[in-house]
Order: sequence, then C-alpha cells, then structure tokens
Amino acid sequence: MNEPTDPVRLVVACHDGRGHTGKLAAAVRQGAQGVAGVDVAAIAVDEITSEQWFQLDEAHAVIFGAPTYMGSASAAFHQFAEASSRRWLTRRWQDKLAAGFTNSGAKAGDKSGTLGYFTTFAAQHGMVWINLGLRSGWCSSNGSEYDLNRLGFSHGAAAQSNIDEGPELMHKADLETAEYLGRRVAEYARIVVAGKRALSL
Ligand SMILES: Cc1cc2nc3c(=O)[nH]c(=O)nc-3n(C[C@H](O)[C@H](O)[C@H](O)COP(=O)(O)O)c2cc1C
Repeated sequence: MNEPTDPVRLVVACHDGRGHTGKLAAAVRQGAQGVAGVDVAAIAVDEITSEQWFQLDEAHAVIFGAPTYMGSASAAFHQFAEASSRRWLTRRWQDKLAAGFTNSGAKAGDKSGTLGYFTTFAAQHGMVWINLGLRSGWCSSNGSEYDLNRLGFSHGAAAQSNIDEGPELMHKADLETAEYLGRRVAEYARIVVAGKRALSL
C-alpha cells in the first residue's frame, strides 16, 4: 500500500513523430504539473528503458499519446502496446487511471481511430478511462477556433497541425485543451489515491 505522504505518480507515455505530438505532450505535462502533490514524468515509448517500464508499473495514472498515422496510433506506439502484453498477462496496470491525446494533419483526420484505440488498449489492461470532459467548442455562431476542444473530440485531447508547418505553429486552443486534459487526469488521480488511502485499499 502507498504511504500517505507518497506523491501521486502520473506518467505521460508518448510517441513523438516529428515534434508536434511531443509539443502536445509537453502541454499535457504542464497541466498535470499544476496540480499539487502530483509527480509528473515523461516517457518516450519508442525508446523505453526497463526502468521506465517499472515507472509505468508504479504509476497511478498514465496518459498515452501518439500522432495519428493512417487512421490510428503510429506504428511505434503500437509496438510499445504489443510489448506491454507482458504487463497484461500479470495485470500490472489493472485499475490505473488512463487517458489519451493525439494530433493529425487534417481537422478530423480519423483521430477518433487513435483515441478509440487508446481506450481499447487501456481497457485490455483493466485501466479506468478518463475522457476529456469538455463539450465541443467552435460549433455555434458564438463559437470560435480559440474555444477549448475546438475540434470536438470527447475521448481525449485532439490537435491539428498543418503538414507543412513545424510544431512552433501549433494551435493555441489545441495546446490549452491538452493542458486541460493533463490537469483533469492529475486531479482525478489525487482524488482516487486519497480515497484508496482513506479506505485502506
Ligand atoms: C505515415 C503518416 C501517416 C499519416 N496519417 C494521417 C492520417 O491518417 N490523418 C491525418 O489527418 N494526418 C495524417 N498524417 C499527418 C500527421 O498526423 C501530422 O503531420 C502530425 O502533425 C504528425 O505529428 P508528429 O509531428 O508527432 O509526427 C500522417 C503522417 C504520416 C507521416
């Protein structure tokens, strides 16, 4: 059991293709880091070490991220997911909190394929999925592209990056939406960990 003084441990486990998804991951981490009592770590899933597998085993919450390539998470993320099957066998990630984010070239871009895949991946491990928790933005005459969740995804945070531009030009609203997700997951992780400690679970 965790000691009452142990920090809540949150890991952002991401494949960054060409910088855009990495920038989104940084925004997710920034949101989570703003929550008191939560330790936030980053793992590049395509370069994961044995220590980092252990770090995932010890986390209370994991936020998965990958670019959308050909309508799903990138191959590097799928490789990591397949490698996690050893954890699946022993239920090491059972009941951890999970969430996800992605980025693609088109506004919709089949990002639902990636976010849906993340939810299935987390469910296979017995993790508890936390959705974005924001209504769709930019969908009324009063809305604007600067609304949070401007692209209108529910399962996680979604971003759009023009394929001929670098990560420095990523949309402000997408980065803020990613930050919101990080904060939301960190807050839930605090609540769940405090509840388990109070109930001696
Ligand atoms: C192999 C490949 C497949 C892609 N497939 C999609 C896709 O299915 N939908 C989409 O909207 N954009 C697609 N894109 C565009 C990327 O999602 C987009 O450039 C994104 O910003 C990449 O993020 P990254 O810098 O982390 O790689 C694809 C790009 C590549 C290289």
